[in-house]
Amino acid sequence: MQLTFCKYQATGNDFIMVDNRHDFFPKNDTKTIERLCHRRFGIGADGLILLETDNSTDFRMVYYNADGREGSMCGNGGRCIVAFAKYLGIIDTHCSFVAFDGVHRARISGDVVALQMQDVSQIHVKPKYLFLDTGSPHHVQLWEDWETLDAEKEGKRLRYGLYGEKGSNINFVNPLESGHFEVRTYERGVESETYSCGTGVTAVAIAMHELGRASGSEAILETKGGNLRVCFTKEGAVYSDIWLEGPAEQVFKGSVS
Ligand SMILES: N[C@@H](CCC[C@H](N)C(=O)O)C(=O)O
Repeated sequence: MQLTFCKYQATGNDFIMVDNRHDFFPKNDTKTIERLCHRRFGIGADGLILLETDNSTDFRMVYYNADGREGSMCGNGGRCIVAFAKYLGIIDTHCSFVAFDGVHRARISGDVVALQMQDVSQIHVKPKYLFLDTGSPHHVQLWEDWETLDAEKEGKRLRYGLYGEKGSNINFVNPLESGHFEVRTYERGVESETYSCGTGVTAVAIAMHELGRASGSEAILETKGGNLRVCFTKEGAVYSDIWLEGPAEQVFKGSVS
């Protein structure tokens, strides 16, 4: 059986996209998903995303990390699946879909996708870092010596040393000016630094606002793969109306026999 795949990237975070509306994909086959994501023996990607039918929204998103195991919410992947849904003719310019952490709204204009993220109300502020969940768990830490940062080494150390087997994504932040930051992310389940992480930059934007480094209601996050914009409303202790915006593009369409 031939399976048709598309490959999308969103600021360098790349995903294999599968139209699984007929439910043919081997969802429980961890080894197959891991191999498809392998950058030498497979197509290569940070994750694999299934687009499936849903009774109450335009579609369902099922996300798998590169390790082949089902993951939590993927912000950049969420932006890519909206572009994929548009390509398949399922949606036009606006949509809603259900994912690991609930229903998301999104809009697409050209290759720019804006994705509404879930509200955030629990932010753990520690002496050297913050921890919050934006659909996936994120450690956010300001890093002084930016030029010598080994994000892979430091990220792995914290991911396993502080968060154990369950893990967390690890984000390092270099403030450029108020509301403008450089971000590097070590991603759980990819077990490597990725070019960007959507739930990660969302966590950074909120964490920096909590620290008073982003005075307005939006932030620009510079990642290895490009710039992302996060805007939000804060009322009391709750961050709501959170939107993650940036490019998402199809880079390949093919089949694997
Ligand atoms: N790159 C994703 C994050 C995907 C989930 C993460 N790897 C995890 O397991 O928590 C994003 O753009 O949010």
